[in-house]
Amino acid sequence: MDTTSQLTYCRIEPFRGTRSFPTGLRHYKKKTQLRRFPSNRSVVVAVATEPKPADTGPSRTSNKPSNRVSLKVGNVSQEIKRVRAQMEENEDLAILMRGLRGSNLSDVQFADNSIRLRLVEVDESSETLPVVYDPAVIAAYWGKRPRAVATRVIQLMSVAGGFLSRIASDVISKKVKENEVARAIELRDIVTSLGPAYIKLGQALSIRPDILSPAAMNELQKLCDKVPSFPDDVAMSLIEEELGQPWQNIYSELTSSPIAAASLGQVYKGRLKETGELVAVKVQRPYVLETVTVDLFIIRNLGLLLRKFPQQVSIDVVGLVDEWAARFFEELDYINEGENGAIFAEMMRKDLPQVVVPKTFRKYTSRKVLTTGWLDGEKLSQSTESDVGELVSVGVICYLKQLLDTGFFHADPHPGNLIRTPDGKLAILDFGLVTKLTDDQKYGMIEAISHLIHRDYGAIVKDFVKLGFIDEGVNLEPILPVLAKVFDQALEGGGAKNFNFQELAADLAQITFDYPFKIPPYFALIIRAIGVLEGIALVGDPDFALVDEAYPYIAQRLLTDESPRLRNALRYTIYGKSGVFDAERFIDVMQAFENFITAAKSGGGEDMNGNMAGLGAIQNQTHYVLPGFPSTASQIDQPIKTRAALAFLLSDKGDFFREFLLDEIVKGIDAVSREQMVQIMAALGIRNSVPVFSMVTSFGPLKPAALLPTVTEEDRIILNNVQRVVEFLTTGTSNLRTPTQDRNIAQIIQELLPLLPGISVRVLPEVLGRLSSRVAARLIRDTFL
Ligand SMILES: Nc1ncnc2c1ncn2[C@@H]1O[C@H](COP(=O)(O)OP(=O)(O)OP(=O)(O)O)[C@@H](O)[C@H]1O
Repeated sequence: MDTTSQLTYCRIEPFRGTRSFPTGLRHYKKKTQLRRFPSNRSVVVAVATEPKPADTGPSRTSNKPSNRVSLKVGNVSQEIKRVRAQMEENEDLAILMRGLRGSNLSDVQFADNSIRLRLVEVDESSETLPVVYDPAVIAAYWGKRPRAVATRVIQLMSVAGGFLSRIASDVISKKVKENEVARAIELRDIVTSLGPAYIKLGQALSIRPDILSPAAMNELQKLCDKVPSFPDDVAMSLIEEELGQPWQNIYSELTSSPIAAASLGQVYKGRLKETGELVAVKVQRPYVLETVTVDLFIIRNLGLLLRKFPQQVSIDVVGLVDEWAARFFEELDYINEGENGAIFAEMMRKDLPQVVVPKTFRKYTSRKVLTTGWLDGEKLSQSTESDVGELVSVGVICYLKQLLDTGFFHADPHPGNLIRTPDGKLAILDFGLVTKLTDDQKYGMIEAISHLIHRDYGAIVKDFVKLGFIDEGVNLEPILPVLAKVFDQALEGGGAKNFNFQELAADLAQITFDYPFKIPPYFALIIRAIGVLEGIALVGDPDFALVDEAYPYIAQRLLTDESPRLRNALRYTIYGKSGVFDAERFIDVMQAFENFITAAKSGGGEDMNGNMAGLGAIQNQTHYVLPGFPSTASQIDQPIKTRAALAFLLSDKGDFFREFLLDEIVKGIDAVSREQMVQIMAALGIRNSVPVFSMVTSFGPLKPAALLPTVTEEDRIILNNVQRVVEFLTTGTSNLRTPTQDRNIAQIIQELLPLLPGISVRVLPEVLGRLSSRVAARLIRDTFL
């Protein structure tokens, strides 16, 4: 039989021993691959052929001796020449041969020094695998290939069998927790040996505090994603196949070997022929999709089986697999990754110019090849430059912005993806995984923070339902006291803005084991992102408190977002459940906002007490540009000496917040006028004297003892509030808990009004109106009723 004429497709597959080639793996067209298993003795080079005629029945691996060629490793080139001579017209075989000639051949140290080549046939009736995760299609695909599945199951069992039996014995002896770390270390080794897909799965598990303990997570986070590279020839062929022309037509230079090999792809450094720009060219490992779907199929079926034992196994494996796989499929699409990077760059460009993202060259990007601008730099975690702390702050703001503002979240924030560029910027790489947060999630988180500030745990539990931590319909009563305890602990020692996020996250994760409470995947990513940044920062600064960085940004969000939900959250932050103005909160928010502006400055913050022109200059220097913030002196009513907090109140953006203060000032002036009236009357010795209120005599007989408007406790609180806020705004006094007693309130307010032209214009008529009506009303009530 002349097999040569039948050859159309080819591929190289690892093979254990000398068993037959898995049937399911011979349907990949126009692909080549050379991989190895650690314990392999040989590989099979499988060359797919045209489909067999229909009457020959379902295709089977052809084991006919005539279809096999043995190659001696020591004599490969000669053997290849011979096979090539036989099949020189076959383009795919040429690709195969390039793969064979690559460096991998010497990597494959087979004890018997032999490679077997076998010709197999293509079953054209088989469906192709989906490009978007679809468990049903995958099940249908692999359901038709039971032998391939069985082969993989046997392999998985042989690698993982011991591990699973130890887990089972842990479950039986109730030592799951005790042995968790040891098992995690084992799992890490197994996962590494099983290849890229499992490494990714392990990475995904490593950020799930609701599934693993912190110690186990820690072990899995050490998962090395540096897997061996695949042959450069295969990569070059893939570039050609994906981009439709030889790489030499696109890149004037390309490194001969990859500069980085990661779990899913390997990266070459090159130069674009068209523009001369330096680029990074990421080429995907061949057959990742094919390899991983068989595993997904197996694990998912196992999960379906486990669902039948809910008492014994509480983890929803199917749910986890589906959630992870959907994202994994996204990550395999480099077009998507390139687009994500471009969107992210655009979002940061406006507000955070210190964050840089490699430019995507769409023209030279496909599902499996990604061309982006080359970024020089060193890992932020390894940098010894003095600005690392500052860049961590930029990173914190950047991630908070994603979380609470853009909702477009870089979901792979491991240390390798955060780079310090030589010009002191923070570069973020790898946008294969992006989580999109809904407005409900973004606003829900800010609302939860404002509830947290007031320790309103009843509201927080409801927030958790909205945020997906607790399912709708769950009885909240048993969870409430547990959450209250966790938050009380977290808030100990200095209030909401000092709580330790990581500890809180760990405590929340603990609750998941005992209550119907879960950590939603997006929140697991947030914990991970924050953990990475905190880890980097703590190396340089052991006193680093992440929340100190976060609170100013949150204050800024609260103050500047005009959506009704955030407006309500801001109102709640200042007034709480009781509806009483809380001067301390007001000052806290303003102070945090001022810290935000200061921290956002790329230089020092010395000019914060400077004039408005200085403030404009500050805005120009900052790496965070506040939308709507006055940026030049001319945009502000008058050039006055002021502070950032006050400047914000004067800006358009400060309108809403200004109203809170205005309200309090009105009440304050009202109280002052009455206090002054009391003082004046006391000084005149005319207390209880009729002439003072002669204008109301016509209302009837007087009750002299009740004539004077009393300064109530509430008035005193209002006066104190106004005094403290005004002090803060005008002097920046930080010792806010001890308001100055020796200053005359009226004097302070008089000083304040010219500083707030917007307020004075608006407030005076209102104040006057309210004063007269209130005083009159009280007089009438107290005197005549
Ligand atoms: N634009 C670039 N400029 C410079 N180096 C780059 C660039 N893109 C990627 N690299 C290098 O290649 C490495 C791997 O890239 P990347 O993280 O995108 O790959 P990956 O396959 O998605 O990896 P992971 O396993 O982390 O998901 C990076 O850590 C970095 O060292």
